[in-house]
Amino acid sequence: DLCALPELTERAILESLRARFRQEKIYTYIGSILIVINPFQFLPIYNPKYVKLYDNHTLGKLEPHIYAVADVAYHAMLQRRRNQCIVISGESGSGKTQSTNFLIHHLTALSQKGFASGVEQIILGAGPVLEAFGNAKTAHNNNSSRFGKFIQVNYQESGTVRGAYVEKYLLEKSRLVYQEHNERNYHVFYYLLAGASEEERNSFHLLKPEEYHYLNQFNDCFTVEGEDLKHDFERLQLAMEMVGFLPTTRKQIFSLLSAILHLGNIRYKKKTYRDDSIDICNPEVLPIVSELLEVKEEMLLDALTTRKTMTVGERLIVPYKLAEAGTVRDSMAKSLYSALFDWIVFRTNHALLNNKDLEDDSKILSIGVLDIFGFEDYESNSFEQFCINFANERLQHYFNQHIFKLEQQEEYRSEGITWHNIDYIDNSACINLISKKPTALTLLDEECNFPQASNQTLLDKFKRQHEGNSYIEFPAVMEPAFIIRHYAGKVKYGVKDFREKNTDHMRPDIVALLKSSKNAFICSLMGIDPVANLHKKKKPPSISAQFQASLNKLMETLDQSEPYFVKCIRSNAEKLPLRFNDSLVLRQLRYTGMLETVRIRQSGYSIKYTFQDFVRHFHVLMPHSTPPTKSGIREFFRRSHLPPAGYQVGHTMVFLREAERQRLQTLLHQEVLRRIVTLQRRFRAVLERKHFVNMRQAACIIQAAWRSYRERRRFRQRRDSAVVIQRRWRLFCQRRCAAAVTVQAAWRGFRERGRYRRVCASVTRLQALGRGYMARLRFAEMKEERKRLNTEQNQPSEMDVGPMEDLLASEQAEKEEQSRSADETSHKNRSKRESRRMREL
Ligand SMILES: Nc1ncnc2c1ncn2[C@@H]1O[C@H](COP(=O)(O)OP(=O)(O)OP(=O)(O)O)[C@@H](O)[C@H]1O
Repeated sequence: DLCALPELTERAILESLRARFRQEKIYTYIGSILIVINPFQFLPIYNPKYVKLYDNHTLGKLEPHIYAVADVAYHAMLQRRRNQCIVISGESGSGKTQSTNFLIHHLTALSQKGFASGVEQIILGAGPVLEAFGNAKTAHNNNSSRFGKFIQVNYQESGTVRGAYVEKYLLEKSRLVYQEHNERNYHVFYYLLAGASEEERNSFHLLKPEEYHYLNQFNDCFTVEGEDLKHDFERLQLAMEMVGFLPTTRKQIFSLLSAILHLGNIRYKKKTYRDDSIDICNPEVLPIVSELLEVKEEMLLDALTTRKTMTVGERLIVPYKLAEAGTVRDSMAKSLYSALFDWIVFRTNHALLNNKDLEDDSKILSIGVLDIFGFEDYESNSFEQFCINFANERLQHYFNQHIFKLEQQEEYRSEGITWHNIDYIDNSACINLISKKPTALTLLDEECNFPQASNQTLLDKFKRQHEGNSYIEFPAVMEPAFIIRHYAGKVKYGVKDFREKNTDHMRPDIVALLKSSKNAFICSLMGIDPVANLHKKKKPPSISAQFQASLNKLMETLDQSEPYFVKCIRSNAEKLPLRFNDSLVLRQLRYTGMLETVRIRQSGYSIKYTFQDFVRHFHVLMPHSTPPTKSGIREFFRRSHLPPAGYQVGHTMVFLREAERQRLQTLLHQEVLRRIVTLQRRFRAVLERKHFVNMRQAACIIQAAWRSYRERRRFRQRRDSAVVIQRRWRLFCQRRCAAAVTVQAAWRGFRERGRYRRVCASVTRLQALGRGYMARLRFAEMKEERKRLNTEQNQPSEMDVGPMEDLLASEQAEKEEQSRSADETSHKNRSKRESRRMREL
């Protein structure tokens, strides 16, 4: 922080900046103001690691960085619920656009926190699209923004990006038709011509850059060192896709660009030597342009060669003079290009609006980033430089108002604060010269309305009106120019074309021609151009008036926001990497009033609070119920050991220096953190206790469940084994029973069999006895019979009786044998049956 320098001189500031630059430290603070010295070499300090590093820190805690500014603005917006703006200023090539890109990147990254909603993508895509169409190589900067822009990133109260809005200021139209030596037209033409496919080349009738009048006027600058146009064209297409340009739209845009280039190739000649009427030298270009614009060729020819005017009830067609026709052609090309640029901004804004949340009416907060063209002083300066430098004057005034705050000194007195005035360059007089009636711009508008006016009459008017004004001078030699003493130095403006450029609107017959196009895209372009839309009879406001109006609107927006300033400084004129040119840097430090800025930041009280606000803001650091009174606040300061020079307590307000505010802010931050930690600790303890109780309860439940399960299992096991034992016992008993029965059965069987056998034997003996007796009886009978027969028939011999007795005996033995075997068989069967029955039992 340069405010901490022990010795405060221009040299000390320069040396400190140089020493830091040598260490590749390109960022330096003056309080909350950030100085950036363009290194012309990319340093590895913009990667995601740095995005994370600079998240939520107070300014000055870490090494100065552009991310820190974005971060502080973001958190201030969320904390204080107020819109913020970051004003980037510096001369051409000092690094404003680059810083804007870094800021926008960081602002979207802060919001995302891992959830890219899509609108961030559109915001990031919008940058390269606008750069391709609005940036060009100049002698001072290979990527110079030829328009100013104010990008407002809108956030929800939660801090997520909700949408964005881009306001553009004054595109340098003249560049389209003419560029100085070593300068180029807008990037997009070169991208298209290098990157288009063969098919696109044919359908857009593309030629080489050298073959277009609008690109080849010096024939010396078609490419830039280190540039890859084909790759740039691919990048552009990708960015256009991100912003939502469909392939058909992209085609229409490229076709229009080709039409503009071909239009520039149209050349005129006088029809005859005496006649004033004109003809087109190369009529073969007309069908190409008419095909690309989809307008009738005859209408195009008419619009390029004749003027239609209305006199009292009569429509006159007057041919253009040779010199006029070239201007008409260029004017048509410029109008088409600026309408295209307006349309692109319009469509980008439409995409950025993020329509899906429109109905939700929650509060919207915003951070605006202003990247406006830097102060310009070229060899020949014209209307564009006049407007650009005027815008820079107003921005410097805004800076002065915030940093030096004239009224603040009055406030110091009324509040009884001890104060020594610090001088600074007040540029209000210069602004008044240019914008307050009846001054430069109004005179210019007057002269534009006056048909007989010329550059000389305009200059004469300036001289008459501002005789004696120290902010305007006129060259000693009779030169059609005037010199303005700007805050950044004197700039000489040539008045040539001032009037024409100030009324450079789209001509009505060109509007009519383009509106007749069969291409809806070309017709819609006419709808975007505010001037083309105006009723023809009503005179459109001049370019300077429009520019003033948009600047006033910008200032209003800035006035309603809390500003942060980023001061870009060019390190060397040659765009060499890490080269520090003392005199160039010193010149910029001088005209931007850096020394005074450091001084006032060091000695002035840039921060003020009412007693109520102060107590409300810092109540966390104060004892409970500290009253919002002088004595209460003094007591607080006494106890917080702040250096007495860093603050003063007035009658109704507290005044602080930036360093002391930061110190208090750091203390506040630490205290809040401490309290957060205490709260977190308590809360975590409660949570942990709750968690513990839950765990303990859960453990008891689990234990109970486990034990009951275990006991049930044990019981079931015991019960099961008892059942098994019982079953076995029963089986054993059954088996024992069965064995007893078997034994019994066997015994009984045995016994019965014995008994039976004995009975059988007795019966058999009885039978044998019976049968023997019977047989003997029968034998005796038979013997008797035979005897009788023999007696009757002559004596029967003894020999015959013998065989009869044998026969009877053998018969008897056989019968006995048979009965015994029958007995045995039946006995066997019976015993078998018995034993089977026993087994069954
Ligand atoms: N922080 C940076 N780191 C590295 N290079 C840078 C940085 N800032 C700027 N540059 C380089 O300087 C060049 C010019 O920067 P830039 O276009 O941002 O300037 P500018 O102030 O916007 O100029 P103009 O007013 O003409 O648009 C860039 O193209 C880039 O090469």
